[in-house]
Amino acid sequence: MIGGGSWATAIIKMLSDNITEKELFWWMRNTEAIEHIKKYRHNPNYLSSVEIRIPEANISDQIREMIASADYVVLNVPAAFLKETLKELGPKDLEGKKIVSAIKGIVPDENQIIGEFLNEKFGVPLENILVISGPCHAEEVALEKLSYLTIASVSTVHAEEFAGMLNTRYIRTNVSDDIFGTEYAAVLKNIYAVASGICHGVGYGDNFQAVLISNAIREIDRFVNAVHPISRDIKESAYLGDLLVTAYSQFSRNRTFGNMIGKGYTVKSAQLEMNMIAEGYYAVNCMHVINKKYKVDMPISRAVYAILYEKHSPVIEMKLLSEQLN
Ligand SMILES: NC(=O)C1=CN([C@@H]2O[C@H](COP(=O)(O)OP(=O)(O)OC[C@H]3O[C@@H](n4cnc5c(N)ncnc54)[C@H](OP(=O)(O)O)[C@@H]3O)[C@@H](O)[C@H]2O)C=CC1
Ligand SMILES: O=C(CO)COP(=O)(O)O
Repeated sequence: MIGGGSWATAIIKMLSDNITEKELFWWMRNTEAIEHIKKYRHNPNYLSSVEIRIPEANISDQIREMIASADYVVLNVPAAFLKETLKELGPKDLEGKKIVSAIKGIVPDENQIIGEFLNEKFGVPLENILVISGPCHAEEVALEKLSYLTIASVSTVHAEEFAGMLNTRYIRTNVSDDIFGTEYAAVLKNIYAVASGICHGVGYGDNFQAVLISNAIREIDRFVNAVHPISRDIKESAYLGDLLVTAYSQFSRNRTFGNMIGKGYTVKSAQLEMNMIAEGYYAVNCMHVINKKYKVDMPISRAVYAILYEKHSPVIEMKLLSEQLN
């Protein structure tokens, strides 16, 4: 597991509670947190109620050492920090390994989803790339609330093998071969959750929220079909389900961030107050660039971009947006 945040801690819990035999190795950058986990068996900063049952020697800030004997490498840092995290690694380090992206974001500057980035920059073959998606907040995993995940890969064998390592009393899994669609949908729903938070912050109610989200799923559908036109049901939980949970849940980082923006916080002060990362903030900038190629009609994404990057007023931008929705 590469990453020490909430989602990494939640997936470590699933993998530990699952009964398939396996050995876990965990890399994180924060050496104080590593010492704390070794001593007290809990991550001090994220999901601190979760008990960690990994041998001390298998938790380290030495990334090459941690991945050396792994068959599956789960990337689980916010996309904005992925390049920095992998900086000392090259294609040889990942050769022959299955790389699982638990990240719901786009690599800044490269403007690539994680699968494309791994394939292009590290030469990881598509059949060795997996994506964890679906509506699932780390906080609910810690509480063992029933949750469903979708494991996507062009290799059904790999997807099923990895899914088999996550299933527990509270986790159900299904597999998909739509790696591009699930990744893009997971990125986009973060932008719409930011929009949902902004609307709430400026004073719109549940009625408007429902219209916003019905338009958001159509935006996702249009975009993923433009990028990767295959037959898919956008109402499945990896697409619509993830949009709904992120747009409505009290646990959503993206919605919380948007809500603060709607209430008048600056981007900096909202980020400082959160201590967690809202991927939608970075993603909307990358999507703005990516969509110059595809030219998909995305009024909600455009409005969020205007508010966050062009400093437009949330009140005025949402008013203008409301006139385009139906
Ligand atoms: N949380 C959730 O419920 C879910 C999250 N995801 C996805 O998982 C991925 C990881 O997010 P999540 O676990 O939620 O993150 P959190 O918001 O819980 O934690 C933030 C993480 O980012 C790291 N970080 C912060 N600043 C920097 C920096 N400047 N350089 C390097 N690392 C930094 C933190 O490391 P440190 O502690 O050392 O500061 C920490 O690991 C994201 O793509 C997210 O969309 C997907 C599904 C569910
Ligand atoms: O992807 C998620 C839930 O499926 C997490 O969303 P947030 O980052 O907004 O909390």
